[in-house]
Amino acid sequence: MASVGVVEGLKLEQRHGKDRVRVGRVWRDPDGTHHFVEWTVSIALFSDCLPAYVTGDNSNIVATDTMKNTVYAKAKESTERIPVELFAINLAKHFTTFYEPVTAAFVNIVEKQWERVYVDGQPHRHGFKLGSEEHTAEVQLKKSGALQVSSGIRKLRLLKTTQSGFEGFIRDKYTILPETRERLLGTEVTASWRYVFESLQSIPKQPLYFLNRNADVKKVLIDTFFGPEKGVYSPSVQYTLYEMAKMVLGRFHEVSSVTLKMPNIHFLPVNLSSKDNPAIVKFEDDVYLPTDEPHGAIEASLSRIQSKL
Ligand SMILES: O=c1[nH]c(=O)c2[nH]c(=O)[nH]c2[nH]1
Repeated sequence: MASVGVVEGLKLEQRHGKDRVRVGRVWRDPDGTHHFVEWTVSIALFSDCLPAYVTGDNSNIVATDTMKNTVYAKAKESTERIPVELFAINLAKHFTTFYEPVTAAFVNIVEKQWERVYVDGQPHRHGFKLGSEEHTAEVQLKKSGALQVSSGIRKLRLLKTTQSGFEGFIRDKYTILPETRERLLGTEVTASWRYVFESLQSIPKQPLYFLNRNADVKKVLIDTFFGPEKGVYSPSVQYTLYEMAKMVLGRFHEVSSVTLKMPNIHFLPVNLSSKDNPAIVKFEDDVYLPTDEPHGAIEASLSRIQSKL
């Protein structure tokens, strides 16, 4: 997305903002329980500030340093625990209402997974450990009030040691991959899902709505990947990805589309032999060489088709 203008007979597309503003926030409940979040906030503002590009007149520019300060000011003003999506919406609302030249704001936030620790089986009041996944929120708000909100997860590593195969694909003179109904399937899911809310008024009023809904979506994604206790057979990453996305749309009516990136992270069978010993290690679905690259790159988006009636 960019602001577009015509200057000196040329088309100029532009935006400006502040990337990767890092902030941590603690909230303290009266009973001594603390909550902690760590966010990396990126902001882009769209405004009619062409003179800054063309003549050096900065009078319509919101300084990116001010954007950074606003993140800390709004974090301070958020006196109650707030989901990352609502924080992003509050920032976008501030930029689009406070500054006359700003026509739209785009706010992207990545939240680290600081999870409460348990000591002797009890949740600790102020102790947290860092998990590997990250939660994402993306908000686009126009001055008119038109809103788009998406949430997501990234770095969600999933692996199953059976109930996966890959058969029936095109074979030609360059194909060496054997067909199989027994393989290990590993991936790192990047998911994002768009909510149907299109105005500030349509955002659910429950303060922790997004926290709870995100946990629900994540559970559906994970449960569908693995299947029930006995598992579920995956004929390809593509099939499993589609099942996961379909399940999210089927379960949550307030989600209008889902995008999933699921690289096929290869664990290569290990076979070792020498002239004297033809089977030092003979692969029997047991010993693997983990790899990161190259990996299969599989991604798709699934959305509801809007009825024109
Ligand atoms: O699930 C898979 N999908 C593919 O498209 C593919 N390609 C490949 O080499 N292995 C796999 N596995």
